[in-house]
Amino acid sequence: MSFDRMIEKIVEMQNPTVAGLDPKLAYIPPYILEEAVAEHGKTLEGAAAALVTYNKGLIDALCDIVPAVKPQAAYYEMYGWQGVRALAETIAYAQEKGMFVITDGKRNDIGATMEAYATAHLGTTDVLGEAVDAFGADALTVNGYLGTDGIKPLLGVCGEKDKGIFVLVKTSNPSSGELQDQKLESGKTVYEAMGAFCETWGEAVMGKYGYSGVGAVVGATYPAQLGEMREKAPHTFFLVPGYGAQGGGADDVVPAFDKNGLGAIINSSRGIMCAWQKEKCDEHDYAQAARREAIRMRDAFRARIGEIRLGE
Ligand SMILES: O=C(O)c1cc(=O)[nH]c(=O)n1[C@@H]1O[C@H](COP(=O)(O)O)[C@@H](O)[C@H]1O
Repeated sequence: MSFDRMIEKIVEMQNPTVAGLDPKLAYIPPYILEEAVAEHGKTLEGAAAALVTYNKGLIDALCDIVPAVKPQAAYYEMYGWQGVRALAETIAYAQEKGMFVITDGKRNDIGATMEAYATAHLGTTDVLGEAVDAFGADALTVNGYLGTDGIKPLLGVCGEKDKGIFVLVKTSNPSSGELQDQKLESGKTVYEAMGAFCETWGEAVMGKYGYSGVGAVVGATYPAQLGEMREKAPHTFFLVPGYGAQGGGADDVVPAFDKNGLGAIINSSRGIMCAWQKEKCDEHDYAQAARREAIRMRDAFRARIGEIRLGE
């Protein structure tokens, strides 16, 4: 009913991080691209094949030290249905390797349509009486700005199928404050109000470690707001993007954690995926370069938050 499975993995690995899988062809080693083009040509099929090979290499290199991956749907949709199939294959492969999978779709819509999104990404699709998992991720990022009836269908699926959602609260991008920092009549900021909704929505899917299945996205680029929301939304687990490529550092994310070192999972996408380019290492070593960066990231948090323990 919550993020309990993800929390247990974080504690087991003593690593509160998630590797973003946002693959662009420019990040993929040439030898993988050449193989894919030799087989499929310069087609969407070829691009999708390269994505899958690249992702599987990363997952193999990370699965024993990083608890979760976060594929961002846009990087797959860009390659049409072939890319979307690559997303489904990536999710299945990561889960096979024991990783918790957060699909980053930032979905939102009215209730009935949100129900379809919930079914697609987290639930089970009914095909004329046959129950089939479509994407079957463990969690989904969503936008809560359509209000409670846009979130309710997700809560049902989260409860029934032990899944979670991360609601956009204070995003990492430079202009997030244009709307999210505005003050409402209540005196709260918009992001604060959204955080309060997360606490309320989460009551229906509370887990055993003090966190519900309704998490919040709060950017590493806003450390003060991370600390503020950690206090104001004590049952809401944070997905924290913006570390690394967007400028967030290890010190910036410390306020996101609770006294047990729980409460947040920090994402790095380009920082991990493109480590081989930054290191200028042999292209065949790309996955080990990602592992090295993931270890650096893990150790930076370990040095700051100490042992991560199960709360409550
Ligand atoms: O929901 C997200 O994951 C997200 C929210 C946000 O506020 N900022 C943000 O960067 N993200 C995603 O987190 C990832 C960040 O990627 P890197 O900047 O390469 O680490 C991308 O997949 C973004 O779409």
